[in-house]
Amino acid sequence: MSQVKEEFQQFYRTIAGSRFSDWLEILPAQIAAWCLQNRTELDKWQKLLGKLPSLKSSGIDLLNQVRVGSETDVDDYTRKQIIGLLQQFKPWRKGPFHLHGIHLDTEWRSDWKWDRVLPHLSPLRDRNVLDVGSGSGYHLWRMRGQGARFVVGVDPYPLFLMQFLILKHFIGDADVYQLPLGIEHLPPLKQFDTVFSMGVLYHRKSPMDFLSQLKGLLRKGGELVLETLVVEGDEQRVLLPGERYAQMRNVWFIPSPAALEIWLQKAGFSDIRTVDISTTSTDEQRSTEWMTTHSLQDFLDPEDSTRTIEGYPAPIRAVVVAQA
Ligand SMILES: Nc1ncnc2c1ncn2[C@@H]1O[C@H](C[S@+](CC[C@H]([NH3+])C(=O)[O-])CC(=O)[O-])[C@@H](O)[C@H]1O
Repeated sequence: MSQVKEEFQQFYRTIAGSRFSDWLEILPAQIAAWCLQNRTELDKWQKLLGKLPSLKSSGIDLLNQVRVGSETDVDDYTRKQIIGLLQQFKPWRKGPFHLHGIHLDTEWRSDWKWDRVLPHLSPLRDRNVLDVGSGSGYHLWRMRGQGARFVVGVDPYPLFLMQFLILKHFIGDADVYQLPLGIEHLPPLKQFDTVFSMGVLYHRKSPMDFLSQLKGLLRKGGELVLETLVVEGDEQRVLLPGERYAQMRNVWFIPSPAALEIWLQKAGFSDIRTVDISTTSTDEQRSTEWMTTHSLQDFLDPEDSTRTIEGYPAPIRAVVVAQA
């Protein structure tokens, strides 16, 4: 069986007999359909994944960064071989990762986002945690680094699953998973202790449905950690941009923090706290050798960095914590 399918089988075995076992009623059929739909790409990637060397690492740090081993674990030839394989999985957007002395410098400093979020979380130790829209899975490893017991990410984009599996190959941690699903494919499990969703709300056409779906995944009293684009203004202000926002298609609603809090209230959350508001800088999101196309700097008005090139307010992001 292919490595990707084996990973899914392992997930099914892990949740069978656990509080997540109801998920098995629909998940295997969804995953099978996804594998069929992406068969050609999967076959290609599978071959590349199979070429990753199995290495002994001199240590893993998921607490302060995502780092596996060090430069001295591998010879030059093997390092070049790994770099060559990693390059075939570009663009690398969310990271950074340090793999046996290779600095995989991604478009985003996702570690900076984590540093903004972490001080406001209920301790993750021994929690069952879900990250909706997990991208390459960077934050999944940081959640595990905080002692979460069981960590699941969902992201519908196939390349990001491959990037996650590359990291999993090197880290070798069995209790961290990523599934190729969108939020819309998840049943209301009502079991997770903490649900994260960072950078996804504005991609959803119906933000209220999205918030209700997130709530349906949490156990009673569980914690939602929502990070999203916001605009300045009072509770009546919500921006619905035209075709593009900072060159991104598929951007729907960007609320003010006050409006977002009201949405969360209406979706049935309590103890709602906006714990951080930060302007995204061109140091946090930029082109690198691992993501060589345009990045934030190219999406801002060259004359006025407080505006996007479409004339909207430049990206500001808020972190909101709430209880189900
Ligand atoms: N329906 C959906 N369901 C789940 N995920 C989705 C869906 N649609 C898109 N995505 C995924 O949501 C992620 C949004 S990026 C944030 C990554 C990380 N969380 C971060 O905070 O750095 C933010 C951005 O690039 O705008 C992507 O990985 C999509 O594939």
